[in-house]
Amino acid sequence: MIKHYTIGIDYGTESGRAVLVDLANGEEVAEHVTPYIHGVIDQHLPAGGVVLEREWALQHPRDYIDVLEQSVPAVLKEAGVDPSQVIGIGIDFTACTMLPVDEDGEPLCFQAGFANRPHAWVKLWKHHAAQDEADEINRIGAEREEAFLQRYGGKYSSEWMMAKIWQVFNEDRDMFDEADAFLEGTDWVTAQLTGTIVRNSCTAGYKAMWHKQDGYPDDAFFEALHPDLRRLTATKLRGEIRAPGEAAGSLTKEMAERTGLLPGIAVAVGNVDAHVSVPATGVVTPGKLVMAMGTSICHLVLAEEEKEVEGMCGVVEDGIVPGYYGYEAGQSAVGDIFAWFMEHGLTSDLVDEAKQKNRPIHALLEEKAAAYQPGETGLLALDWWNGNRSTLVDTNLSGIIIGMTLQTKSEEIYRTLLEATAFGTKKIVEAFTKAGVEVNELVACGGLPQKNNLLMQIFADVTNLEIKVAASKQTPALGAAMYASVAAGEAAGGYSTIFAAAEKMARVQEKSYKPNAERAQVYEEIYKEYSKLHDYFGRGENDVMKTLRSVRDKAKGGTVLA
Ligand SMILES: Nc1ncnc2c1ncn2[C@@H]1O[C@H](COP(=O)(O)OP(=O)(O)O)[C@@H](O)[C@H]1O
Ligand SMILES: O=C(CO)[C@H](O)[C@H](O)COP(=O)(O)O
Repeated sequence: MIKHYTIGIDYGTESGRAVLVDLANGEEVAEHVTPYIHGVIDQHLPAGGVVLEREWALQHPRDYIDVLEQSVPAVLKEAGVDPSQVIGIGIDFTACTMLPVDEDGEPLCFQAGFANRPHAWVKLWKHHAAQDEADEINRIGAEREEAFLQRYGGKYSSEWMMAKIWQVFNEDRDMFDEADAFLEGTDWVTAQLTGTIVRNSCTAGYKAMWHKQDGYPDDAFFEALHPDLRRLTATKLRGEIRAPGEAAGSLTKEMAERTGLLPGIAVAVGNVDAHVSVPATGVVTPGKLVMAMGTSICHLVLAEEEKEVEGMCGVVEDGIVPGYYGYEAGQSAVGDIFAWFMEHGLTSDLVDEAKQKNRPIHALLEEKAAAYQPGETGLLALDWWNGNRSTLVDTNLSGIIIGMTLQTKSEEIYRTLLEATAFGTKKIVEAFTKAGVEVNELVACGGLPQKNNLLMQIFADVTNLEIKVAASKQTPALGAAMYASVAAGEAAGGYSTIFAAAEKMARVQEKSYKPNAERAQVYEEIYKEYSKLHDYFGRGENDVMKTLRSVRDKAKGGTVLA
């Protein structure tokens, strides 16, 4: 019998990763990573010269094309399969990662005249410079009692589409006017494969205020933001919206030549890294919270009903798998906090010891931090190094460590940061369960579960929940490949539904992390203190974090918060 395969590509923050997957059993036959040459652009624009302000995070669309041209031929070659056996391709992306394009769908930053205009570039999900716009959206939305606000947990984030578009409008009106459309990165890359722009309901719903029954908010809402924004959704956000699992089109002849695939194969509708991971861990029913753990964490859970959950990122009908309401919440920095610590928090003796022992510093720190019992460091941190995405939805909050003494060691701080991220997740689990969205089990995927056992055990102890771990090392890419198999359909050798694909292609590891009752009890005590700090600094009782930020910006001559 002829074997059939699909290719899934996961567009992450630093790189794009392709996997070629056997549809019979989900085996990842080959994988290839293409790092983005330009990485995250947060200092100055690629052509040099223009220096970016704080909180900016851009990307170069050329890097996305490199992934197609390098990783697709590489997986085909490594697997040694005939291209005729590959029946579909699908991608997932970080989100909201968005860009302005011209009438031909070309990114504005590709035009020589606009290369020095920051607003012509791709704004990455963690671009946090649109907080003023988000605050205004929330104020006006609340005043007008807009229905979308409740679907975003009461607050729309500065990371999402409308805040980012409004920032372009406010700060570079020319670029706003030049833009024929604003697209999610996932839709732009998918359009490169098919030659036509099709939007996806996942990013439209979770990031751009779109609702399956009601569509976008009325023109009157956008008019209330600014009269010239009145027709925004009918103009720069126009376009057909299709659900995950549908085909966006088929592969063009040109892209077939550039990738080594056959023209005409199915191209799945674009998707989001975290959301596409859910069926790839085998989760297609309510009650299991999937954590996509990497630079950040996205938390996703399915439910039969639409509920209001404090500070969630969004709830979208059919947003994750058809037939369920998909809920998303998140922490804006997790692995990134540990990366910060590696860069700025290490003592020279630790660096020397790692060198001497020829061990990665993370591994050495993990070993040292694992020697402590919960509470033994005497430290507690708030995990807001990149603001708070859920449940407070405020990118102007910042991190804090309490309990430092002259005896505090690097590894104690490291352990405290791991614990803080687990407390952040516990807050999110609590918000879901309080609102009546059931969470009985955690399922982890992404890079972190493969990198740090201590982190995973701390998450289990802090949440007091068992954590299963996805078997795939490239869960989002596997999910994208699964959706590609559904877009290709049963007749072509794929699957008729994502449920059928999940049954055959997804699995979790045998090993799971079980909570330890004693440790969980100590963490319960510390969590009470975390919650006090969380409310004190996060709910307006003490706005010191915002005051300091304002003073800092004034001192640097940047934007001052109102
Ligand atoms: N041993 C480790 N322990 C904890 N965090 C780690 C370790 N090694 C790398 N990291 C963090 O993992 C993150 C990358 O996660 P990964 O899932 O691979 O990427 P992405 O989020 O871009 O998909 C980085 O933020 C990095 O700091
Ligand atoms: O918000 C998102 C999904 O809704 C982002 O895609 C996500 O936070 C980026 O994650 P990472 O870099 O950790 O893969």
